[in-house]
Amino acid sequence: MPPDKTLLRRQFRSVRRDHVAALSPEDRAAAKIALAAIVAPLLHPGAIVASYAAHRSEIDPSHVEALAPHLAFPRVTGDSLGFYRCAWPDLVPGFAGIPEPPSGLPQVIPTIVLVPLLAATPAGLRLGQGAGYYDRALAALRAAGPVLAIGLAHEVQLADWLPADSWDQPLDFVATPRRLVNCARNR
Ligand SMILES: Nc1nc2c(c(=O)[nH]1)N(C=O)[C@@H](CNc1ccc(C(=O)N[C@@H](CCC(=O)O)C(=O)O)cc1)CN2
Ligand SMILES: Nc1ncnc2c1ncn2[C@@H]1O[C@H](COP(=O)(O)OP(=O)(O)OP(=O)(O)O)[C@@H](O)[C@H]1O
Repeated sequence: MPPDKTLLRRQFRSVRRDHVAALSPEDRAAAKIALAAIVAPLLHPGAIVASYAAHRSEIDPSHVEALAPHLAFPRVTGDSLGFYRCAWPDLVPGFAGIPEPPSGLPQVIPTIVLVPLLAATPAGLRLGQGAGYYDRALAALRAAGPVLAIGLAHEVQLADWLPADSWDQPLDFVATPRRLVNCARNR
């Protein structure tokens, strides 16, 4: 039987944690800068870019944010994820302790979503935290208009295979500090 998502989450959490723990502070800084250089060609002047506050050993998108003309962050409300125009100093601790926009800020519809993940395949299948927040958010955004979903990952989070569920929303690109994978080309 193929491994289920719960087992894979456990494995990729541990692989990601060990990978990051083995990086020197210089390697970590270089990875953030390299990631921004890889993502830069996908950012266009009018883009509203949804980023995230890196949780545990997720790759840090802060250097990508510096290139974004308009920035938004996710906020959990019940079962859904909304995106709000907000800057780092204004984020407050939210769901699972992750910094998020405070209530009362303008909700925006991002045209580019930087997506945190545990693992992703070159075809854009993604394994997340398992609560379905990004799957539901991307489904709603795609129903409303064009949006580019870019999964951000350490190289060790690229998986050859992941189980697919009917509700999984594919990533358009997966970016690591070393490569940009155009997922549509691998489907
Ligand atoms: N940085 C970041 N922000 C994000 C997400 C994310 O994955 N990463 N989300 C994506 O949905 C939303 C928050 N959803 C989350 C859902 C579950 C857990 C969670 O259960 N975390 C536990 C691990 C539990 C376990 O070990 O099974 C933890 O980190 O302790 C965290 C965030 C919105 N913001
Ligand atoms: N569009 C949707 N509508 C309703 N429920 C959904 C939708 N997308 C996902 N879900 C629900 O979310 C739950 C978690 O899905 P899954 O295990 O694929 O999460 P994940 O993609 O790893 O996590 P996440 O998206 O939070 O990072 C599933 O039980 C599924 O029923």
